[in-house]
Amino acid sequence: MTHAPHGAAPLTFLKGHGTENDFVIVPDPDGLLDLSAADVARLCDRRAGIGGDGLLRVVRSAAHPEAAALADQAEWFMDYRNSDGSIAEMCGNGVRVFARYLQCAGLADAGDLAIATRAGVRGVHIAKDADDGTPGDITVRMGRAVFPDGLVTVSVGDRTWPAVHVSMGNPHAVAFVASLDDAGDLLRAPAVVPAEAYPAGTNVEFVVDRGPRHVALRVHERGSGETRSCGTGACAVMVAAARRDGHDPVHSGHPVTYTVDVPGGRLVITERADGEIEMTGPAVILAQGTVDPVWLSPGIAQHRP
Ligand SMILES: N[C@@H](CCC[C@H](N)C(=O)O)C(=O)O
Repeated sequence: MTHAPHGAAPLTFLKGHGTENDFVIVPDPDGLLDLSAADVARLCDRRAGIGGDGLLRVVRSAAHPEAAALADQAEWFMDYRNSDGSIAEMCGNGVRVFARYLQCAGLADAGDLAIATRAGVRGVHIAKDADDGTPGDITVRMGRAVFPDGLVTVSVGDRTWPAVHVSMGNPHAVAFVASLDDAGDLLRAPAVVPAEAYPAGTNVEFVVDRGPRHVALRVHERGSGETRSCGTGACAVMVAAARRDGHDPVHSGHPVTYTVDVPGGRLVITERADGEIEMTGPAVILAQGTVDPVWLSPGIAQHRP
């Protein structure tokens, strides 16, 4: 039964994941919701809430102050939040799940579309469903990787590894290790030195080789803890592995493709000769429902129509 104080409407949500990086999806086309960090953390709580590694608010770009300038390039803006309520610039798995939501809601068709994010506009391609109805994979043009200057190290317990500093719009520290078990339980964020390299914190990836142009990772995400996948992290790992292996498509003129296994599945990532990184993987919407407004902060209810 739904209680509705002050006539507040229940909050509609959906649940989805991409390689088991899972999200609470909140459609808010006209940008009417005031979602505080505490609201997001409550919705993402796995025991007292819906549960998710993050939250995707679906807002028309024209209705969001951070995206209004992009409205002529992308109708929809992905307002991404980590599960602790913090804001991040970009979420690679989130973009695929966001696109799948638009498709399921009849707001986009299979084929090409553009989605605005805090890291800029991302081109997306939704492949057609297979004959047996399996949803087609989704490819996202993730932009170019940036390698900020300076050496960084990552430590877990008394072990320390050199790491590659990569920006995919959001920050990453990529450490090549002998075994994914070396990362320990990842309950706490690994120590990264120097801290000044990442003034807003960082995501940390631990990587092992599986074969030629095939790696596997575990990740500790800033603001979410260990997750079963991280799309931007997989791209950061791919470019770090490619450089280590002597591949630089911008210089050679030859694209290179890596398979990146994550605990929740597999992503295929290509760095093109123009430096653009393309990530392909699955995206699933699995449930929808409403949240009792009694449980929401007054801030959400107040801003609803
Ligand atoms: N899971 C995401 C990354 C989400 C943001 C990250 N935690 C950050 O704070 O930068 C992905 O798939 O890229």
